[in-house]
Amino acid sequence: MSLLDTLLRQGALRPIDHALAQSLRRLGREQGDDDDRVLVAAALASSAVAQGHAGLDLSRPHWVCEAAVEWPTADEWRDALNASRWVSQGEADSASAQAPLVLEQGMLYLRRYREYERRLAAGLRRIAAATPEAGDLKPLAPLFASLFPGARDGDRQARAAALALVRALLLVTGGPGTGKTTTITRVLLLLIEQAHRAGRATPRIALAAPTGRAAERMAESLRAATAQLRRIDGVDTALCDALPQAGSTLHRLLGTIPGSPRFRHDADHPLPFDVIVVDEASMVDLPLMCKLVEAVPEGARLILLGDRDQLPSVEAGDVLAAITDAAGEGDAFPSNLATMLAPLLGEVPASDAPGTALSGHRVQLQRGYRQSEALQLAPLADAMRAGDADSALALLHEGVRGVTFHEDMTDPLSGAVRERLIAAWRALAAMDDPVQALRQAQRLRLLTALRDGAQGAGALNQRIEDALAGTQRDPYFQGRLLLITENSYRHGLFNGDIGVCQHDASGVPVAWFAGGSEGVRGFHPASLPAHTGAFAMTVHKSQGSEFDTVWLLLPRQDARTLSRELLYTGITRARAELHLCAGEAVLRAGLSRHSARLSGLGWRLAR
Ligand SMILES: Nc1ncnc2c1ncn2[C@@H]1O[C@H](COP(=O)(O)OP(=O)(O)OP(=O)(O)O)[C@@H](O)[C@H]1O
Repeated sequence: MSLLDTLLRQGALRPIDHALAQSLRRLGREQGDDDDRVLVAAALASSAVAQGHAGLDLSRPHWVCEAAVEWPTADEWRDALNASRWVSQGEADSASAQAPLVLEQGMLYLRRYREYERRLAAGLRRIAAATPEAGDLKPLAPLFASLFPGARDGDRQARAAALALVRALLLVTGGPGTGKTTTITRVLLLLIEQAHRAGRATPRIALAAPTGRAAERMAESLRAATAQLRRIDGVDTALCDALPQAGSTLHRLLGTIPGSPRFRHDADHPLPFDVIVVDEASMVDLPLMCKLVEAVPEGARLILLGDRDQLPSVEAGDVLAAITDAAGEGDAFPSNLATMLAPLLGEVPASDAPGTALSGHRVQLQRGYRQSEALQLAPLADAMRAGDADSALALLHEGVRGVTFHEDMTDPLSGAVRERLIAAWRALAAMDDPVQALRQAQRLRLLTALRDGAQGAGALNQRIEDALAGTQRDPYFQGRLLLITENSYRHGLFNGDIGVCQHDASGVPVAWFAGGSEGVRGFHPASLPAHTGAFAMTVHKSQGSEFDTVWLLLPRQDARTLSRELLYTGITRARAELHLCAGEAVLRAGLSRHSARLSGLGWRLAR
């Protein structure tokens, strides 16, 4: 039996991956171009994309498919692929437009994804190479010093801000609460002042994030940071008035075209902005980042904010990780840059070691500022991010303020904890004000590593809803939390948005979501885009959100989706209280695994 048929029989391929291979087999049979190895590689390249990789690494097929089969060696695979007309070699910048597959640097890509990668790398290089008109920085020094009093003492926020004045592409990375939004608010103020001093108009600024919730959180943080700025001596309040107050989703910014994967804004119709700031960049996948970068007009700035240690995007990606790797740690500036920024920063470490096109375009913020009396998460988050299971377990056993380790607890919905959780959710049913109910909804969330199975978000949600409203319940009972699972521009509702159901005076159910001029928007449940319950949700879906109390449940047994990035993302959703339900063995297994994604973006940017 052929390897392709064996994989199909073992259930290791999705029907769509198999269908791709079958159509290549059918089309190539007459010319003898139907080598089983080529067909299998094509199916795996398609499957790889569905798993978040940009393509198939010929030396690591097991990353994409765990079937117990003997894989061809990378050399055997390469020879077979080289002989097939379905495969073009990617050395030329734009590989032969006919072949559906591209082999490049040991990776086999579906053509479309290889093109996204190539175009994204080219777009980032284009923006990075542009030199914005910075003018003389000395006149900005007094305002800069008011905004960043620690600028001459190595403050990284100040370094990021200074870089933003002279760079068109800037990456500001850092964990939760390291001041990314605070810093960018100040950067925007400086850019406005810089433009005014040079006699230019106030720059047109766009704020965007991959999900509606993340865009809202970004705008909220920006408004809070603006309020702080107004209290700083030496800051002109007219400048603060010019700061943007609202954010949008990336899809809305780029302008979706119904029924098309394209956007209204692209390289030919660039975005009408001078500064584009994107938060939660780790959630942006390869196709979307490519389209965003191409829509950035000549001479505009692109500022990406994110935490590279969080889970990568669900779709093909790990784009932020590849870009930050190519940009390096950013601890030292090239010496010409260090000299240029000296009026603002004083002396900064300089190094002229050879770098990449993105060297000197990144600052990693390190100090956490979000003070919580109740929760001291940083050491645990650091250990998990580094995959250091011994330290993480030692901290959990010793006790960390605000963190409770429920060792070996596999079902928080049974026993003593059950009533505590249910009571908090029951409170939602007693609320008539949707604003208050949505606020209450942010207080507590049960997060899971898995979606399916007894410990998955789906089954737990069912049990919570049974407990709250009975098994014969009204599907939209008072106080039910809803999670939107697809983007709908018609509704202005996006994947990850959370709503709450309430019944109006005549008993008609209304699903309320944050947003709109009134602060909330009501929809009839029957008109909603795809949705599910939201008392329990996966860590993946919780990205970009935070809750006062998080219960994080790991599965009884190790699972492939468990990784240090998932654990780090899950625990850092907690603002005041974290409960971790896990066994030691599963925790260790999870922390030993990276949710790394295979991509060629790193080498494309490093060239
Ligand atoms: N240099 C600073 N000095 C004092 N407080 C700061 C400083 N920078 C940020 N903060 C405070 O830390 C908190 C978190 O800041 P901010 O929201 O900017 O962080 P962030 O990195 O954007 O967080 P998130 O993970 O939510 O994206 C805010 O309350 C802010 O006022």
